[in-house]
Amino acid sequence: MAAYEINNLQNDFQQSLALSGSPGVVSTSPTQSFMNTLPRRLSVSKQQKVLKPFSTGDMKILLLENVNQTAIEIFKGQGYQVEFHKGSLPETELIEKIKDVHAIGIRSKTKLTANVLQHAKNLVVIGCFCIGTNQVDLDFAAKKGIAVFNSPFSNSRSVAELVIAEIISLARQLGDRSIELHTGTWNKVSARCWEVRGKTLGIIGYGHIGSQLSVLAEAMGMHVIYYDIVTIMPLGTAKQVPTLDELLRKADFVSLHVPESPETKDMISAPQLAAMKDGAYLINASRGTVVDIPSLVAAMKVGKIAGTALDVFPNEPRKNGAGTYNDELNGWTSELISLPNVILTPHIGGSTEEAQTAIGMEVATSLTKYINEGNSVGSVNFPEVSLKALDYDQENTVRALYIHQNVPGVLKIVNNILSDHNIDKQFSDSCGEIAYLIADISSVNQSDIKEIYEQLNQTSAKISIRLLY
Ligand SMILES: NC(=O)C1=CN([C@@H]2O[C@H](COP(=O)(O)OP(=O)(O)OC[C@H]3O[C@@H](n4cnc5c(N)ncnc54)[C@H](O)[C@@H]3O)[C@@H](O)[C@H]2O)C=CC1
Ligand SMILES: O=C(O)C(=O)COP(=O)(O)O
Repeated sequence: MAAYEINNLQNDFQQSLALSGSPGVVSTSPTQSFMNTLPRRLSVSKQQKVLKPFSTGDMKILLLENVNQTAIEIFKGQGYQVEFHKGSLPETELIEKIKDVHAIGIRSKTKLTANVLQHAKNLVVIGCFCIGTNQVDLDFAAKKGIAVFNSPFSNSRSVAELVIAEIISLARQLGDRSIELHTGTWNKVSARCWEVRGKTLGIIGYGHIGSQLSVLAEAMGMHVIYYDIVTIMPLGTAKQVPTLDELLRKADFVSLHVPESPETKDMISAPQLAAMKDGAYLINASRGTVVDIPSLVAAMKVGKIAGTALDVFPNEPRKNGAGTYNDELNGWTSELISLPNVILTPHIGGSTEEAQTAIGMEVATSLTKYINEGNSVGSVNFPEVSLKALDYDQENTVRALYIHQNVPGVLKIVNNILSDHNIDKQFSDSCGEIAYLIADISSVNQSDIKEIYEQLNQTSAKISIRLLY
C-alpha cells in the first residue's frame, strides 16, 4: 500500500476518533484529567528509509534556552511543529505552553517541577539538552508516563577544559591583571603567583567530567587526588582518597564535579573551607547549590582561600542581558564581586560549539526515536525498552506502547487483549514503580485498532498508551 493511501486512511480514522483538540488526540482518561497522544501512522520514505509519523504536523515541540540549531533541524525534518525560545520562561507562561505540547526541550535552567508537569496534558517526552537532570522531577514525570532523556557526556570535555583554564588563571591572578589593564593600571607582580606544575588538584566527583579533568591536569604536571562516593578506577597516576576531609587537607586546588542532590547541597561550607590548606583555590562548575557562597566569601576575606572560580550559582538569570546578575538574584553578589581573584562565568562550562552541536543531535535523535518508535534506550527515568523499527511496508501491523504501573498480573491482562492477533515481538521492562511494554502485533484490521486501544485504556494499571500503525 502506498504511503499516501495509508495516510488517507489514517486521516479518516483520526477524525472519527477525535473527541476534542487536534485530530488524533483523544482523552484516554478524562477523570484523571490528562490526555494521551493517540495512534499515529508512521509513513516511510522508501528512498531515505526515514520513519516519519503520519500527521507530523500535529506533533508540537517547545524548545527553550537556545537549544542548538541541529535539534531544530532534526525536528523540522520530521515535520514536527517547533516553537523556539532563546531563554527560559517564567513559570506561569511555562504552565500555559506546556498544556499543549507533546515534547519539550530544555537546558539546565528550566524547572519542570510536579507543579508544572501536572498541567501537561499531552506531554510524551522531555529532552534535557545538557548533562544535569536535577531541574526535572523525574519520578513525577515517570508516574505520568513521560520519558526524560539527556546527553550524558557530550559537554564533559568542554567543562574539563574550562576548569584547566581556571586553574592556571587563578594561580596567576589572570582575571585581576586583565581587569587592571582594561582600566589603565599596569601592575606587574609575581607575589603569590604560581606555576601549577607539581601542585595537587583535588577532584570531588570522579565521573565523566572529573576523570577528563584528571587526565588533562596530569598532562600539566599536577598531582591528582579524588574523592567519590563510589570506588572508581584511577586514570594515570591519580589516587582516590577515602574521605572528603583528606582531599580538602591535601589539595592546593579543589574542583567540584558532583550532581545536585540532597547529599551535595552545601557540600562545601564553613567547616570544609576551614579544612582546606591555607591559600588554596576552589572551583565550582557543578551546581550552584553545592557551595555555600557566604561561607566562601568569609573564607576569602581572611585569606584562607586565595581565589575562586564559579560557573554556577544558586539562582541564575532566566536569560542573557545586562543587569541580570545582581543582589536581587543572590544577596551576596556585590560582596563576591568586590573580592580579588574571583573568576565568575555565566554557566558556560558546556557552552562550546562542539558540545552544543553534539548535544543537539544526540537529544533530538533520542526524542525522535521515542516519539516515532517508542524506543526508550538512554532514558534517565524509564525502563529502557526497544524493538527494531516496525516494518511499515507490512500491512495490518501495529506497535503498542503501553506504560503501566509495575504491579502483578498486568502482562496477563494485556496479552489477553492482544491475543486475538499475532504478537510478532514483545519487550517489557520495569524500573521501580513504572513498567513499559512494546509489542508489535500483526493481523490487525483498521476496525480492530480502536478496540485494542479502548481495551488497553480500561486496564487499571495503565499510565499511558500509544499505538503506532
Ligand atoms: N557548568 C556546566 O556547564 C556543567 C555542569 N555540569 C554539572 O556537573 C555534574 C557532573 O557531571 P558528570 O561528571 O558528567 O557526572 P557523572 O555522573 O559522570 O559524575 C558525577 C560523579 O559524582 C559522584 N558523586 C555523586 N554524589 C557524590 C557525593 N555526595 N560525594 C562525592 N561524589 C559524589 C558520582 O559517584 C559520580 O562519579 C553534572 O551533574 C552537572 O550538574 C555538567 C555539565 C556542564
Ligand atoms: O550539562 C549540564 O548539566 C550543564 O550544566 C550545562 O547546562 P546548560 O546547557 O549550559 O544550561
